[in-house]
Amino acid sequence: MLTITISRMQSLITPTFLFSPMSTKATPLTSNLLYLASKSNLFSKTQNPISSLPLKPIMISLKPTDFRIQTRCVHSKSSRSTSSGEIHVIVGPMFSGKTTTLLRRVQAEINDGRNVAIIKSNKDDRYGLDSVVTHDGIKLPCCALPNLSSFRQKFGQDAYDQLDVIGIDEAQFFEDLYDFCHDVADHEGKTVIVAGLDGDYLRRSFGSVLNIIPLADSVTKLSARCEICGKRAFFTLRKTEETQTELIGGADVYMPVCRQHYVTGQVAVEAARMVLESQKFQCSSCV
Ligand SMILES: Nc1ncnc2c1ncn2[C@@H]1O[C@H](COP(=O)(O)OP(=O)(O)O)[C@@H](O)[C@H]1O
Ligand SMILES: Cc1cn([C@H]2C[C@H](O)[C@@H](COP(=O)(O)O)O2)c(=O)[nH]c1=O
Ligand SMILES: [Zn+2]
Repeated sequence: MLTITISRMQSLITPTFLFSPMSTKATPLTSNLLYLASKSNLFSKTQNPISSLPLKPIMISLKPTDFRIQTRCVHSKSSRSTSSGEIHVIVGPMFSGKTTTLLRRVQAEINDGRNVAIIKSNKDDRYGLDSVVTHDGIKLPCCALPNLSSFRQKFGQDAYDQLDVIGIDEAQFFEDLYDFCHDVADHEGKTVIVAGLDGDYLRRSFGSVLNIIPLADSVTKLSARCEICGKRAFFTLRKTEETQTELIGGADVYMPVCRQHYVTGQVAVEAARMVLESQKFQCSSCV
């Protein structure tokens, strides 16, 4: 059962069952990692909280290979640009563990001695702009940018040339995602690990995330837990009346839901939205 709350800019739906309470505790992995994790291995495998995180179920793995690339013995720009790059895509609804999976994979690359940088969209400023942070507070430093084409200059050409792996979070917000992944993997021999929403709150394709699937070595679709019934959740329900595609928010605005509760939830939200709309046209003395 869904409870409808009619209140502008407020959550329209209150879940009757919260599957997974959010921890408010931030767990920084390191204090001195700035964009580039060097081969000196800043993270100890034993100290890393990412490696002990529970894995979310993987629904689709088109190419179920280990994403880790073979160790390359040379790291010069020329060898990198002639070696084969890779693209790995992680999608799913909100709260499904996309960022957690991205950070875990990035950590594995660092442990293998590769140079890694993480980029996120500067549109998502929920946790500040200097870190990628999961819903349960795990974080790694990142570079927050308006677009991916500005990354090379912002990062510095020399440092960029040393990069083996680029992680991208909130990929749905990058309009130049396709061109960037294409260039970096095909022509620069780097590995790109992309995490983002495949669908928006109306289950429409979101940004360019689905466009890069034909370019990808692997695609992993994660599921969350439906906040209403606890079953696997593949969709993100927006609980508020806003209708723009891009609306930054967390559990205050969105909830992961199964198919059944997406459909009933949408009906409830739409009904609440219509009540709010009709109230807009009422004379203030009649209300
Ligand atoms: N409704 C929820 N509200 C807040 N946190 C949640 C909720 N459901 C799950 N979580 C937590 O969020 C974690 C996943 O966070 P994250 O990796 O940031 O997901 P994503 O990037 O897919 O949004 C889960 O492991 C769980 O601990
Ligand atoms: C469904 C949906 C989401 N967003 C926003 C909300 C958040 O800021 C991010 C997704 O973050 P997460 O790491 O996947 O939890 O995207 C949006 O703008 N529009 C939508 O329809
Ligand atoms: Zn459900």
